[in-house]
This record gives sequence, C-alpha cells and structure tokens, in this order.
Amino acid sequence: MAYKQVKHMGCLKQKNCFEGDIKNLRPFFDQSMDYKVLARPTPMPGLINDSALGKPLPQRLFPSAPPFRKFCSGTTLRCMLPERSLDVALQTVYVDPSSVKERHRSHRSEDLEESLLLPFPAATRRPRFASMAGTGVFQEILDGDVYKYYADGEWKTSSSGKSVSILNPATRQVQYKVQACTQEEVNKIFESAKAAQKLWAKVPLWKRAEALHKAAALLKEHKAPMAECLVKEVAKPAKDAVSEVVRSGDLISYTAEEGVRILSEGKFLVSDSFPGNERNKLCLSSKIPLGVVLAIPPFNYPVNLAVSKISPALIAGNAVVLKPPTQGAVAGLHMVHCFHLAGFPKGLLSCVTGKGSEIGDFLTMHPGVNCISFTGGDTGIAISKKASMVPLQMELGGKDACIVLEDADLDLAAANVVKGGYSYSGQRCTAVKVVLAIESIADELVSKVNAKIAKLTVGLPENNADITAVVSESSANFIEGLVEDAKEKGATFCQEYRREGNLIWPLLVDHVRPGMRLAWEEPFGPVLPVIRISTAEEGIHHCNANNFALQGCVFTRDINKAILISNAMETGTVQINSAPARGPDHFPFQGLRDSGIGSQGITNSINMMTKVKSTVINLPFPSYTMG
Ligand SMILES: NC(=O)C1=CN([C@@H]2O[C@H](COP(=O)(O)OP(=O)(O)OC[C@H]3O[C@@H](n4cnc5c(N)ncnc54)[C@H](OP(=O)(O)O)[C@@H]3O)[C@@H](O)[C@H]2O)C=CC1
Ligand SMILES: O=C(O)[C@H](O)COP(=O)(O)O
Repeated sequence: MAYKQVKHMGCLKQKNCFEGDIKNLRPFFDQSMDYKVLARPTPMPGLINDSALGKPLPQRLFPSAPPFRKFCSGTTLRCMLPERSLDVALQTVYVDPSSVKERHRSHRSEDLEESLLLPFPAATRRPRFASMAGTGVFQEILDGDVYKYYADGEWKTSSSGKSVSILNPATRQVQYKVQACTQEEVNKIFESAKAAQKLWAKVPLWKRAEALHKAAALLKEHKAPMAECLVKEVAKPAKDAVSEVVRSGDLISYTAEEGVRILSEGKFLVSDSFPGNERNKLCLSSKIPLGVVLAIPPFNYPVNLAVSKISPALIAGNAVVLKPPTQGAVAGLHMVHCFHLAGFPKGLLSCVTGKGSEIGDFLTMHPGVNCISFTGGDTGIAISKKASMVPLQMELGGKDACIVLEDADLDLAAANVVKGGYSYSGQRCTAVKVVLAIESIADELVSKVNAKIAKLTVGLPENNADITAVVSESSANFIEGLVEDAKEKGATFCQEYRREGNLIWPLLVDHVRPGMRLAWEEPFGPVLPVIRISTAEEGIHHCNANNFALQGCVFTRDINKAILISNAMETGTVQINSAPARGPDHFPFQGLRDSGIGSQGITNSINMMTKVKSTVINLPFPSYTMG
C-alpha cells in the first residue's frame, strides 16, 4: 500500500503541547477512521535499535485506528514511548491516503499536506518543560507560526512578509520561524533607540539598576521556555540550557550592582602635577553613555552572550539594538520579552531578526550605531573593516591550546581535556582545541582521555546527552573536512569517525602534525587533535604561531614553570591547571590577534560601553588647600 506523508498537524489548541505516554494520544485521534499509521524512528542509529527502523509501530502503542482530529498549525505534538527497547522519537507519520478522504472535507487541506512532526525523543520521564516557548506570557511574541520582532516597545510583524526558518540541529526539520526585517524597519528602530537613549541617560542609576534586577528575576522565572528554545534551536543539552539562562539572570544582577558602583565614580584632577602648570585648573571626569549599542551574539550562547552585551550597555545609559543569531533567535526573543515585561522604556531595547548575511551589513554600517559589541567567527574581522568610527568590542574565534608537561597531574589534565574539549560538543570559543603533550607522557594522557571519551553519551539534547548534534549541516561538513584532511595525512584516530546527520561522535585525533588543518583551524565540534611535543617551548611556539589567541592552559605541578609559560603564551588568558573558560562572568575575558578587540567581563564591558567626559573648571588664580 502506498502511504502518504502527512505533515504538521500540531495538536489540541488549549493544550498546545502534549507530552506523555503514547497511549494518551488515543483520545486525540478519531477512533472511527480506519487509518493505518506507520511511524519511522528518528534517524539516529545508536540511540535506537536499528532493527526498528521503518517498521510499523507495535499496534499496542498505536491501538486500532489512531489518526487525528482537531489540529491547528504551528504547534508540535510530542510523545514519549513507554518502552526503553523502542527508545525512538517519532518523526514522521505516514497515513494511508484513501482513508483520509472523509476527514479531508472537514479539515483544511494544507493541514493534511503538511507533516506531523513528533521530533522529540522517547524517554520514560516526566515532561521537562513546565511552560512552553511561545505560550503564556510569551504568546504575544508569536504571530501564527512566526515569531515577531521587537521595536518601539511592541512586538511586530515585518512588512517584508518574509520569514527565516530555523532548523532544529538534531531533527533537521524546521523548528521555528522569525521575521525577516526590512531596512526601513531597521531605520525606524535606530530612530527610536536614539530618542529613547536621550531620556534613559537621565534616569537615575539606581532606577536603571532596579529595572535590570527586575529583568533578571523575570528571566529566571521563565527559564523553562527559554531553555526549551536552546534545546531545539542550538541542540544545547537540557541541563546546560537551563544553566545558561540562570547564569544570564545572575549576570544581569551582577551588572546592575557593579554598574551602580563603578559608574558613580569619576576622577578629580588638579593641573599642577604637569610641568609648567599651577593649580588653577580642576578637571572633573566621569563615564557617560556611548549612545546606541548594536549587540550581535553568536549561536552558542544566544541568551548569555546577548545579556552580557545588553545589561552593561543599559546600566551605562545606552540604548541597545540586538540582532540575535538566527540559530538561537527565538531564545533571544523570549529573553527580550523579559526585558519588555520588566518595563524598560519603549525603543530603548529593540530586536531585529533576519539573516546576518542579508541584514548584517546594513546594521553594522548604519549611521545610528555608536558601538558594536560582537561575538562570533571571522564575520567579526569583516565587520571591523567595514564599521565606521565607533568603538568595537569583538570576541571572535579561538584555538585554545592545552600544554601538558611531564610533571602534570595526568588525571586532572585528562578530565579537563575532556571537559574543555567536548562539553557542548566542542562548540565553545573557549573549548580546548589542541592538546600539546610532552612525548614522554603523551601515551598515558591519551589513554586516560580515551577512557573518559568512552563514557560520553551521544544523542539528543532533550536527553542531556554529552554530545549532541552540531549546529548545522554546513558546520558538520566543515568538521568532516578537517577530519578527512587529518586522515589523509596520516593522523591516528583513537575512535572510529562516525557521523549521522549533524551528530558527530567524539573523536580524539593523535599524532597530528603542523601540516594538517586540524593543527590550526577550530573545528567547533567534538573533534580534538593531539600534537606531541618535545619541549614546553615547542608548545608555546605552536600556540603563538596561530592567528587565534583567545585562551590557553598549562598543566604542571611547578607553579614557577606555569607562570613562565603563562607569560610566554601570547593569548588573552592562560589558565593554570584548568581548562579555558570565560566564566565566572566578572573575570576579564579577551582575545588577542584575530580573537578579538577590547575586553569583556562585567566590569570591562561596562567600561567599554562608556566614554569619558571631562569638565574643567578654570580659576582666575591658582588655589591650594592648606591642610
Ligand atoms: N570569542 C568568543 O567569545 C566566541 C567566539 N565564537 C566564535 O564564533 C564562531 C561560531 O559562531 P557563529 O554564530 O557561527 O559565528 P558567526 O560569525 O557566523 O555569527 C555570529 C553572529 O553574526 C551574525 N552575522 C552574520 N553575518 C553578519 C554580517 N555580515 N554582519 C553582521 N552580523 C552578521 C550572525 O547572524 P546569523 O546567525 O543570522 O548569520 C550571528 O548573530 C566560532 O568561530 C567561534 O569561535 C563563538 C562564541 C564566543
Ligand atoms: O562563546 C563561548 O564559547 C563562550 O564565551 C565561552 O563561555 P564559557 O567558557 O563560559 O563556556
């Protein structure tokens, strides 16, 4: 029998997401219809029993004739299978078209033409997300199945009539859609940002801080839907997704407190310390806002790296225009809504959505921009060449080297290599991206690392797998290119290279040599090269020869050696006996060379989003205090 693929039916309106035992789906289906339903497990061998692929679901899971009734578009139906042996996510349901005829009349035909996506994994546990993205207080940010953009204190639909699709990295199906904003809309946003900023700069610091604290509390209160977006848009493991939101709330609160302190301080200088002057000039200098800050975060921390730009900008009296990464845009829009709910003045914070490749240049070269705070890849280098005379805060790529010396605690080093190299599947700018191990301990280190890699789980972010799909197919292809190059040039693979869709199994590549791309390029995936070195100097040389210079780390029990190596490594930060990391978020964070311009970290970001203004009081005669 020929089965017809039935796309997108969503589910009940009142309860627009259902999660539970598949048996509970029964009431939603029309029992009188004689449908045959086949479910195809999600194509993730390894998670499922391969023999189940393409086979009909056992009838007891889909009893008698299960198809549907009452569906509305734009919603996702989720289900969990009760049996671990069938640990699969239903992805597509095929329905025998002849049996659909009757139903066809009573439903919009496109409902039946679209697909019933059940993209979530089987798991025998309770639903993880209490409230869902785009529901409850977040309902107003959604227009049909397209998320709105935010301008002038309102959620709006773009006049372009176009949307940008966001693919779920794990299922490779369209998960969300956002507005493709027009240049006219961007112009209006900058106009209102400029006006709002002038008023905001007059709002007392303590009130700005109060509003930020409110936003932080709202963000934490609504962590579930935001974490859900991070799981679906960027395949962030569920636990890490929640941590990202909570960390972001903490970052906002800390910024409010730090801002109140450091922005209340200025400088008072007297003129007679400079040769030839007497004390007849008194200089008062203070930090003032830059104006409108354009914030562009990357996909891997779309909430955290957005608030790390928004909150210092706002506390310092600036307005912000946010352009979220396309993968991660919906998490970003939910975050922006928390600022909206906190009651910030209209126009002060806006959010423009659309593809960076289409709207990016217009934004970064816009005359209304007074500062660009960007985190991402080489795009940042291009932006720095195009931007006009405005301050730039750039956090770009990294190839963080991990130097392991002969006297290192190898268990500690191995644990950090695995945590640093493979957490969030290596998609962190601060990930360990090359291990430089002294030859005499390299075998032991590699074997300890391999033992830990064997314990990493690979699968779906909803299941908190350690290794999840990388963000996109092009990213997976790029990683594969690096792997193939290393293979061709004779590197040793400690595990078999394995890829399913965007999911790449963790791989340690030993005996990498300088002629291989993996020695220099950042995979931004779960693939880590090991280069064997004879001396620490060789490691330092390799680290310094790279254009990337974000962080690095060294493992040794000799603190004197560690300090010498730290000083010799020309990177923004060196960690001694730990993997590279940006956090805690108030630490200075910066890249040298192609890894960035300026410095982040809460205090540094506040300072970067201000300029210094001086007022000089000129006295007609010198005046000294006598004590
Ligand atoms: N140093 C650091 O702190 C970090 C560095 N990174 C680096 O970022 C890279 C991966 O992140 P990824 O998001 O893919 O980086 P990209 O540079 O591709 O994108 C970053 C942001 O820039 C936007 N963008 C794209 N084109 C333009 C343009 N012409 N003008 C303005 N904005 C544009 C993107 O939007 P859109 O998504 O719509 O294309 C996105 O919001 C890696 O190289 C990684 O090392 C990542 C995180 C932190
Ligand atoms: O973008 C990144 O990768 C982050 O800035 C790294 O942050 P983390 O070190 O705290 O994970």
